[in-house]
Amino acid sequence: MSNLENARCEACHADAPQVSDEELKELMREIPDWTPVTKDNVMMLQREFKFKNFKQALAFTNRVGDLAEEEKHHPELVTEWGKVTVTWWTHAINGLHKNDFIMAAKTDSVLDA
Ligand SMILES: C[C@H](O)[C@H](O)[C@H]1CNC2=NC(N)=NC(=O)C2=N1
Repeated sequence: MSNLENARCEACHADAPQVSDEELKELMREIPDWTPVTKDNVMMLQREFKFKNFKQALAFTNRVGDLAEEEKHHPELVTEWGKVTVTWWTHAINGLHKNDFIMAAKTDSVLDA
């Protein structure tokens, strides 16, 4: 279990720090199944989760949605038959904050629950 999984998100403001290249390297070690992607110049964390059918994909989507509401940090969730693509970034800073890594680790933990 990663340390990130049990951490809590802090309220994010426009002047909150983006993770540095060094921090990014460290934090990625705790969430090895995630990929940093850049869309419209904004760095994000993305992972595809596979399921047997749409119902299971939708149930997972809802559990990640509940997590997001608990932590007040919200992902992009794309739900398809047998697949959910989860993308985390911090809107307030147009980039990656430690909160995104915390939420990625918590998303992974939904699979084990
Ligand atoms: C007030 C509220 O907590 C903020 O607007 C939150 C909501 N959820 C959020 N989610 C994400 N991913 N980034 C944000 O900057 C963000 N801001």
